[in-house]
Amino acid sequence: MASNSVRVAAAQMTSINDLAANFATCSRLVKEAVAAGAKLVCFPESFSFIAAKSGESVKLAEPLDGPIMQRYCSLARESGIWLSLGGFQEKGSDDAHLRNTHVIIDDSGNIRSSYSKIHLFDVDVPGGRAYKESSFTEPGKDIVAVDSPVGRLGLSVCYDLRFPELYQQLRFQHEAQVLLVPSAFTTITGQAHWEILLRARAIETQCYVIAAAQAGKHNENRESYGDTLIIDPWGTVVGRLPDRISTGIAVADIDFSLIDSVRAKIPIAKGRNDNHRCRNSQAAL
Ligand SMILES: O=C(O)CNC(=O)[C@H](CS)NC(=O)CCC(=O)C(=O)O
Repeated sequence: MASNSVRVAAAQMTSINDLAANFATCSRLVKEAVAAGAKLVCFPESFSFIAAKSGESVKLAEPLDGPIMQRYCSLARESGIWLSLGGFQEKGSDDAHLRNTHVIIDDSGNIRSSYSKIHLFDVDVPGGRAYKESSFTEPGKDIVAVDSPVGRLGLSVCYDLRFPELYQQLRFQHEAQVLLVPSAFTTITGQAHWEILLRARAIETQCYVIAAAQAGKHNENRESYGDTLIIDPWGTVVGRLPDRISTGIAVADIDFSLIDSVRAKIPIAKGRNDNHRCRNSQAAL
């Protein structure tokens, strides 16, 4: 490992409607990540629970200082590793709604930051079923980035991936170096779009992208496209867990000098400013 780099892990799992079983899986994967030398391990959307029946998630939603998140804070502290927990069912402002919240916990077990999913999955999947996440979920309003030992993290969740302006803001306004995209993509849309969208976000922001994925069959009606990816700022896939591996971790090194050199050689931050000048000078003519 180069001196200017630090190791991260991304977990793939098949969460079910059993909090204890999912916590046991997460604990096991955290141990693997620690053994591999990772400073941060990223878990997918709905790591702690995936409902089998409608209404189950809202009923079990808790505030971030509730017992479910407390257990994960203890896990981080006892293991001495940072956690990215993508897509926790956080209690909303009324009993009918939750927030789909991505939580960052440091290696002392403190919640450092949280981001609630802005773009909700109200989609009629071609050849699949229809989803209406907004029927039980309140959208977030704030864009969130936070410093960590593996660089400045830009937070997002799953369907946010299809809205590139969020990632542009994370890079150019919030100075993110590593974009996190915890997900539970559908099999149909995942096969068609997942890797392409993730690599595009990495290339156009010159950030690392870490996308932990749910994989396989959660229950009778629900299946996810597992293909956990870690992508470098040049767009190269540097870590992967293919769909057929239901549970495990992918590991890669975040190389800060690569971020700097890609950004220096292809200066798109400067290009954006030049563009503005160009438009302004035309307007002045
Ligand atoms: O409801 C839960 O338990 C957790 N939430 C999800 O799984 C969400 C909303 S239903 N799924 C997505 O955003 C899939 C996006 C996707 O597949 C795409 O953009 O193509």
